[in-house]
Amino acid sequence: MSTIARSLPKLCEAGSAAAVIPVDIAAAKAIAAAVPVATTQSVDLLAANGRVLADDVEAALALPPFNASAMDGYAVRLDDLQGPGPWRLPISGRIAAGDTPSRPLPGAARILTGASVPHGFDAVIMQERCRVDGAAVIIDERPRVGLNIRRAGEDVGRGERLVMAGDALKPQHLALLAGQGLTRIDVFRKIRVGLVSTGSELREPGQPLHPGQIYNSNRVMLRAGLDTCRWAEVIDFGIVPDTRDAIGAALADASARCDAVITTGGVSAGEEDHVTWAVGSGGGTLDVLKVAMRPGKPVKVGKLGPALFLGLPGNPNAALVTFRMIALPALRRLAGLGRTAPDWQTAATGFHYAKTHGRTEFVPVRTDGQDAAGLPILRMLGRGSSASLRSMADADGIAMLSPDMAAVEPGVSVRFERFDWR
Ligand SMILES: Nc1nc2c(c(=O)[nH]1)N[C@H]1C(S)=C(S)[C@@H](COP(=O)(O)OP(=O)(O)OC[C@H]3O[C@@H](n4cnc5c(N)ncnc54)[C@H](O)[C@@H]3O)O[C@H]1N2
Ligand code: MOO
Repeated sequence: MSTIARSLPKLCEAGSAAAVIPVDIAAAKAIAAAVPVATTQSVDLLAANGRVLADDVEAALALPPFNASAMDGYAVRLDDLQGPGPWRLPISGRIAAGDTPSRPLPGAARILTGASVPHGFDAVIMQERCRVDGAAVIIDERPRVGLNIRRAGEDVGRGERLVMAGDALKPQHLALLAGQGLTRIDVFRKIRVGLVSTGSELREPGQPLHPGQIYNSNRVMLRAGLDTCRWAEVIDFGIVPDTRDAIGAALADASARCDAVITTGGVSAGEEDHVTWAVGSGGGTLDVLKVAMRPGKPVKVGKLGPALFLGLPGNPNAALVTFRMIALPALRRLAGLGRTAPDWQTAATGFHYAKTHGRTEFVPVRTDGQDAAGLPILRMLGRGSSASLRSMADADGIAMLSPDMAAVEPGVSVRFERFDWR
């Protein structure tokens, strides 16, 4: 681990002495620097949507809780269907969902979907497969035992594990937990993520733009992205100008109030790039200084007090790629999620691209049809400029071109991550 000390400002500014590390190692170091939150809270079932489950949940209730009819039809006993058919059985009652008959029902019973099948009946014949004649039902075909009956416990057995600690709860998990009658769920508290947009050239949308200035696009991109992560809340420190004092003060404030601090800009080699210096002067440490990736080479990862520090490059495409490949996995771990890695799919290149051997390159892509093996074919957008807002806005996701690749030809299998922000 390299400690960035106040006494080494030259090293911090240029970062020139830092080793360049592969992107998977950089992501692993970021994940390792993230200490998962331990505090839990009990929330309403609906409020648990997207939150990280704190403890395994086991089924206290078998599902279905009783033998239930899967069809509208007639419940029968196979013992009543002796000898050759057809068979004629008197209809002795009617059972709708929620009913529990108070008397024995000999012969057949009219039964509706979801109704409890009384003890003794061993099949339900759907109404399209039999005929009603007055107060009797005529059955032509002998059913098998259990036909159209959902057995008690066939979906969920008592004591089965339903969801695991570290799962991000999806709507269908909530349905499963609702099926258990649960109203409150223990989840990890939300992590607080501080966002700092460094850059004296930046203005917020709505403000007048003077020559040499640009609008802050990283802030809204990262905020909107993090807003979809229901396990995180953002504390926005706005735009901070490129001075050591301003950045130092913003980082001190952010690290005192947040579990993770994300900066954009100010991490490369120029004399206005003060973020690395400010981390060191605030007593922080950096584990990752340069990564063999494009875009995103100057990304920084470390600790700032107890907070995880993630210094992303200012170029929007570089900020997006480093956020998804390095920052998001670390934030997921911080939030207590079991799954931290990007959700990779395999796809086939549908483009030519001259890439630099020895580094990982990430390019914005759109899917366009399938190859003969059924893999999605990727079209590359733009020329891979790290400053491009347009190409990533048009993209379905990011393709990873591995370090061993040089000239990329169509038809090569690559990893592809769709933009999905949780
Ligand atoms: N001499 C060197 N120069 C640069 C190097 C290098 O190694 N040596 N690396 C280049 C690479 S790669 C990148 S990426 C950038 C990263 O620069 P910084 O993170 O220090 O970012 P800035 O210089 O502050 O800004 C870069 C670029 O992005 C624009 N920007 C910044 N913040 C925002 C924002 N919130 N929204 C929209 N756009 C933003 C900024 O205006 C600059 O155009 O450094 C290269 N240089
Ligand atoms: O890391 Mo930079 O984005 O390659 O230009």
